[in-house]
Amino acid sequence: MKLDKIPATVVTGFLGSGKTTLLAGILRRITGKRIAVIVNEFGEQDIDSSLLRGCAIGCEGEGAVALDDDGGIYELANGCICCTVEEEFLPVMKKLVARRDDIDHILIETSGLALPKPLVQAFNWPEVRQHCTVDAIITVVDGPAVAAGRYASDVDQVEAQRRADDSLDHDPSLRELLDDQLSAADLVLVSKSDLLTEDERHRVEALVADKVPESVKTLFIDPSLADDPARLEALMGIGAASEEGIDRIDNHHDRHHAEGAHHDHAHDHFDGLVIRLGEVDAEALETRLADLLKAHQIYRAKGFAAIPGKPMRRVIQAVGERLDGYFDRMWAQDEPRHTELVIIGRHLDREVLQAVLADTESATPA
Ligand SMILES: Nc1nc2c(ncn2[C@@H]2O[C@H](COP(=O)(O)OP(=O)(O)OP(=O)(O)O)[C@@H](O)[C@H]2O)c(=O)[nH]1
Repeated sequence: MKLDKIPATVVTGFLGSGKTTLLAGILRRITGKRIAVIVNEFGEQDIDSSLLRGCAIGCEGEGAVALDDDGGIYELANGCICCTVEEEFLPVMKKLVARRDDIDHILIETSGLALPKPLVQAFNWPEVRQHCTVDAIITVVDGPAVAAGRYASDVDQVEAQRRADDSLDHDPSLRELLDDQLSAADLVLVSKSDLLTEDERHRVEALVADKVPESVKTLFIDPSLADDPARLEALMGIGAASEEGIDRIDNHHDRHHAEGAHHDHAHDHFDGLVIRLGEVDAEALETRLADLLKAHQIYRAKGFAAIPGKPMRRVIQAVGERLDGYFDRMWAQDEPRHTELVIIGRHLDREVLQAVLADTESATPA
């Protein structure tokens, strides 16, 4: 019988900042720990848990010990976790509490558009508090996006940028969301530092320092973290008991309500849709998608493609206008070979996106 509380690490941060990459590194490299994972996606289709499932149960010789056949991964894909705590998160936590003797650690990835506070508050509910504690809230910040002006706090600068371009980054509800995610942090990880110049790195450091107290450490990370078990392990033993300091976390949404103003969550301003296709020409798909990223207000696209004659599935990842593709695993024998892309952005026209991407389907039906 376990006497200590199970530590839970909450990983938050904006769309595409690198949360799943961090979780995948932990699941691959931390040996011997039985880790339960809760993944929350904005859209109806959960791509992240599919990527993570491969890490939890597909690694040979090392990696976290799978809790059960599906790797102990729980998907919460019915909207941002901040609005579904009671219906979605709590029942999963109750299940995990019932299995507490089999679990060493819980990892929770919030959707990129979720406010972290309601989730952390749930750790103060008696049935959770008795057995679990929040080891740390880790806020992942996209270094290049911050360097490009996402956290601009100077009002004139923001207004000038808004006039100059109508990009998503200058949406006030989005800035509030980013501030709320940072105010929750026990640790800030600035991701993609491999893509930052020295000068950008200093700028990002100063901007983050402006938003978090001195006691909150900021670390710059890059893809090498995923291969460094010692550093990954250190992220899982912070001991912050964040639920006890819940009042320090900002939640602009609550504040606006208290002031009697109507105010939506940032995720109310975003559309999420899923495009499903058969087998596609990889090059054509990536070229068309790159064009769509430029022409539409798409913030994030991710998913898998089935390529004729290729035994492996191709992962497609896009953040802003940056697009990556790589093969991650073999298609299972009984698995339908199909292509599935989640697209998140604003004012998205499903018919247009579907038509453009459907044009890349290969002539032979999948
Ligand atoms: N160059 C570089 N790319 C990175 C790094 N971390 C993540 N990425 C890439 O950024 C993209 C998004 O990473 P994810 O880990 O899926 O981001 P996320 O925060 O889980 O995304 P959402 O769940 O959609 O909000 C992927 O293409 C990653 O390979 C990094 O340190 N350096």
